[in-house]
Amino acid sequence: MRFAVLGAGSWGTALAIQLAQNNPTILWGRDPQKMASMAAVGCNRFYLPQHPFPDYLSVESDLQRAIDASEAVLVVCPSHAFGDILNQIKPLLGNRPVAWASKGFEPGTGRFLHEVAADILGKDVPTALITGPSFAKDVAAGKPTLVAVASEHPEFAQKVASALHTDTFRVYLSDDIIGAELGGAVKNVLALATGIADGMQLGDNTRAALITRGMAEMMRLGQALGSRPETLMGLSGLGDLVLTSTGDLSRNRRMGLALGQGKTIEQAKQDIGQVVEGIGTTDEVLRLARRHAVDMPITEHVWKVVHGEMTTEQALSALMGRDIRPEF
Ligand SMILES: NC(=O)C1=CN([C@@H]2O[C@H](COP(=O)(O)OP(=O)(O)OC[C@H]3O[C@@H](n4cnc5c(N)ncnc54)[C@H](OP(=O)(O)O)[C@@H]3O)[C@@H](O)[C@H]2O)C=CC1
Ligand SMILES: O=C(CO)COP(=O)(O)O
Repeated sequence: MRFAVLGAGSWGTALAIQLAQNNPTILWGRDPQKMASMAAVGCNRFYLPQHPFPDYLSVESDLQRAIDASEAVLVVCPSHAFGDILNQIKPLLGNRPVAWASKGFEPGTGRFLHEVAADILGKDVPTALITGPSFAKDVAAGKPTLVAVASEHPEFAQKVASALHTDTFRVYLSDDIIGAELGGAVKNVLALATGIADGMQLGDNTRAALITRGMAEMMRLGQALGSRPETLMGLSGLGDLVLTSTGDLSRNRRMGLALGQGKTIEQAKQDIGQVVEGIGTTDEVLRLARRHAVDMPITEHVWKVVHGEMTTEQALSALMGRDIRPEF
């Protein structure tokens, strides 16, 4: 299946490089100058400079042309732009199916991206999402990676999986869309938490505690929202949580490290220079937790730090000062 990948940041580029190993692939980006420069030098020098484009990868800045030349669309923009992009492509799609690999929620509403997609595209368009522990740089470098494709449309899910599958990239299938999206979003908030702790040099015990109790928060919210526990224990949840809480390629972890070292969010954003989904996702996870009366103390304290209501030291002492209670 021939994909148009919409979003020429690090993840869109890495997925386009991956797809182009099996099929001709088009990488669309919104900035014509950047796309022309990528075409001229044969790599994405802005986001993944070390990884040359394979022969079957072409770049495009005209949305209509990118979609016309494809059989399916893969959206890989930051979650805050997801609704906008779907509105733009809706009249251009024809009967093409749509996948996405963005992680997060619609800002301001706490709606999952699959809810946004169903609302904008309608229920008849086959959709699927790609998630799991997958740093763009490692995928582009061909390091062995396993992801999950979640969909209610088994035929399309199988086609997405086959289009991506190579001897270094393996895809598992799932029909638990809520679990897959929830895991990929909540882990970004928890990567901020573990990053903050590591930035404060709190040590390995603290990091392990945050991952484990963070996982408990994710499972509680998942139960309230109707996801399956095994999805959250799988690649989409625990897998991605371990990756981003411990791997220094994670932008969310790096943001946390900076906050733990006393830098401001603005300073850290500038240093990182790429999307840090966890900052906005913290608002939406907390919104969902409150709506469903789910206790998420780590998330709540990350929110307080991000919004300047507590210092990192105050958040630590509030979390450590909670009453004795059963573990489960
Ligand atoms: N990087 C990774 O390893 C992974 C990322 N993801 C997820 O993928 C999504 C994209 O992240 P990633 O590629 O890493 O982000 P980057 O920061 O690397 O790139 C963001 C890209 O999105 C583009 N963009 C920003 N706003 C808009 C908009 N309004 N309309 C169209 N394009 C827009 C930017 O364009 P411009 O350059 O013109 O500003 C840029 O090409 C996120 O949800 C992230 O969580 C998931 C798994 C792995
Ligand atoms: O989602 C990711 C890897 O699976 C990327 O994580 P960051 O957005 O924290 O870099």
